[in-house]
Amino acid sequence: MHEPDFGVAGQTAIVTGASQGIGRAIAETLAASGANVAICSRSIDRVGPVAEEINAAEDAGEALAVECNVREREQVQDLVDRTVEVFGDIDALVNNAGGEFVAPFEDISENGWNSIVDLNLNSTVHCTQLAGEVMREGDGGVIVNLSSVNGQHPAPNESHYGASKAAIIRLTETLAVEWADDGIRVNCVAPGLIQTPGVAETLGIRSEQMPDREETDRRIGHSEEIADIVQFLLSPAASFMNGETVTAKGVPRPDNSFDVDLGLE
Ligand SMILES: CCC/C=C/C(=O)SCCNC(=O)CCNC(=O)[C@H](O)C(C)(C)COP(=O)([O-])OP(=O)([O-])OC[C@H]1O[C@@H](n2cnc3c(N)ncnc32)[C@H](O)[C@@H]1OP(=O)([O-])[O-]
Ligand SMILES: NC(=O)C1=CN([C@@H]2O[C@H](COP(=O)(O)OP(=O)(O)OC[C@H]3O[C@@H](n4cnc5c(N)ncnc54)[C@H](OP(=O)(O)O)[C@@H]3O)[C@@H](O)[C@H]2O)C=CC1
Repeated sequence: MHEPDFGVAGQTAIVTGASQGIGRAIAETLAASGANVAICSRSIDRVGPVAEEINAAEDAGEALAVECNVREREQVQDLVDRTVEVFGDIDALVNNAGGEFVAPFEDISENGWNSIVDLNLNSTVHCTQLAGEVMREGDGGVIVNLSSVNGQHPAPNESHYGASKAAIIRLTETLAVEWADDGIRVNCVAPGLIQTPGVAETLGIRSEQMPDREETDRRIGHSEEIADIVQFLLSPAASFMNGETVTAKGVPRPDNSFDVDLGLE
């Protein structure tokens, strides 16, 4: 009888932007399943405690926290080098760090546009090229990129974010073809709205407003629901998936409203 293998035990995974939100949930989920995780954020004071929590857990993989602004290529090189130094190899990369501000297209300055493209798209390029070099010289690996439903469908006031997240989908598809012979799978996750500290900050959604995960539809999602999909894509169970984008958005209302009051006009 065939038993599916959703495991990641023994893998070494880099997860960017793991001090909070989706990235933190991904790091905790992978570590709880026995993976070693190298996690980063712009502040060791924010990402360090996440690693401490993982390292204090029994039967979990180990965590290495690194202060790294993924917009800075030399800092990404340091993240990659330290990961190899501590864990010996890199099997998986999760390009999670990202963000946005909400503004009409005509009000976005050149610097504002560049900051979002840099944070979402160029940082993914830095991490993928530098960690990918280790994977390609070794036994291959698996890469998961975080796009967004806003990279698949238009959302007003998110032109910079949507363009950068759409580009991530095409980058995923292209690398899946280019690096297939190197034994590297590259896939993407496109979440709908997920309650995270970042979303609370930008949209004002508080965690106490959140419906339970058990409620099936017409709600905002939880970070763990994205982490579960990332683990699947990293696992042997997804061995025949390459270049795909998995959308996770529950069942939206026809008018795109949610079961919580977002406090938006
Ligand atoms: C369905 C999915 C929805 C959710 C998706 C998510 O991703 S949730 C994740 C949620 N989490 C997050 O989004 C994370 C929170 N945000 C951040 O990480 C950062 O603030 C940043 C990446 C937005 C900018 O980083 P930085 O270090 O480059 O910042 P900087 O201060 O140097 O500004 C650079 C330029 O941007 C301009 N500008 C900035 N804000 C606004 C604005 N509101 N309006 C107009 N413009 C704005 C600013 O004026 C400047 O241009 P200027 O004046 O020189 O021409
Ligand atoms: N939440 C949502 O509704 C959705 C989110 N997404 C995507 O999922 C990803 C995570 O989002 P979410 O968890 O909501 O975001 P949060 O803002 O809650 O968390 C972002 C994380 O990224 C880190 N980070 C931000 N900038 C950098 C940087 N330059 N270098 C390194 N780390 C950085 C932050 O750490 P620190 O501040 O300590 O540096 C933090 O750990 C993003 O790519 C986002 O676009 C996609 C669709 C929907």
